[in-house]
Amino acid sequence: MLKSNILFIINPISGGKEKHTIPALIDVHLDHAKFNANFSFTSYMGHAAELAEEAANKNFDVIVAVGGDGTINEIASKVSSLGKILGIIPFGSGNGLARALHIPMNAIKAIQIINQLNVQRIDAGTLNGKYFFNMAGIGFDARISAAFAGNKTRGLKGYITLGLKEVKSYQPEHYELEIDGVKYERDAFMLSIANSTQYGNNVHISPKSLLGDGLLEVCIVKPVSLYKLPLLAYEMLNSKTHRSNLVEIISGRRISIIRKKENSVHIDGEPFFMGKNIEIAVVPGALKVITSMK
Ligand SMILES: Nc1ncnc2c1ncn2[C@@H]1O[C@H](COP(=O)(O)OP(=O)(O)OP(=O)(O)O)[C@@H](O)[C@H]1O
Repeated sequence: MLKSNILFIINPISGGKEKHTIPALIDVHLDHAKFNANFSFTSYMGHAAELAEEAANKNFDVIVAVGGDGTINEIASKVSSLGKILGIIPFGSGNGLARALHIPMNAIKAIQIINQLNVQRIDAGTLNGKYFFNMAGIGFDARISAAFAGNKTRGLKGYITLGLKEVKSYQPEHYELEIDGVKYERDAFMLSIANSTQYGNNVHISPKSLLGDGLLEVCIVKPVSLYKLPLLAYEMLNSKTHRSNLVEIISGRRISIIRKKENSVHIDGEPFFMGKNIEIAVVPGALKVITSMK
């Protein structure tokens, strides 16, 4: 059998977890009859994309993100356009896409999934031309992602501490939306554009989303008073938001959003500053990714 060349791109800061021993762990558990392995560590934001592009243009067939959704986004954006295969060893703070793909959070089990080389195609989305694979958002979640980027505490604890601090001062905004030709006007706490069901950490904003259905879900979280936030949190943690009075969910392929002022957006949890007009589209089957056999 011809071996596949596989590159593991390791983000040393993601999830706030130490990763020096990861190459040795992978060496022990990887199926060396199937793969020739190489390893790279990222040194700065954007480095994973550079390393992935270089590897895809050489003779690497599989490129594995060892990190969270931000690392996956950088690598998957290159891998999908260059027709290669993405693998994931989850080491992020939220690990939204890995959880949606049922990839185990345990590194050894995730390596065993890579050994099976079961490849599935999933959709991507684009937001003003940038790819996302898990979730993009505008409003409160974009505010959190911008604050989290400069935060020292990563992991779930980092998100919760920040969320509680920021929610007290956050004001809902007014949005004009067009989803597959139908116009809507809404005041919202946030607009989350879902390819998968969850942000990460099993916080499910869009329980009915499917990664390969050719659709995105626009999740409009209504302006919520502070005393209703525990209910919203309960509904998200128990996959009930599709039946909630606090969230409206509309599926679509092409989505335009106009907001009152330029501000942050997030793309797979990474913040970007953008203008008032946001154009979103689904790219069906854009990414080949290794998943667990299901
Ligand atoms: N050596 C480095 N030093 C600082 N930042 C880095 C380095 N390598 C990569 N990065 C950046 O780290 C950021 C966070 O990575 P990632 O999103 O994978 O982890 P996370 O935010 O902890 O997890 P999640 O997205 O699952 O919540 C990304 O924006 C990435 O570009």
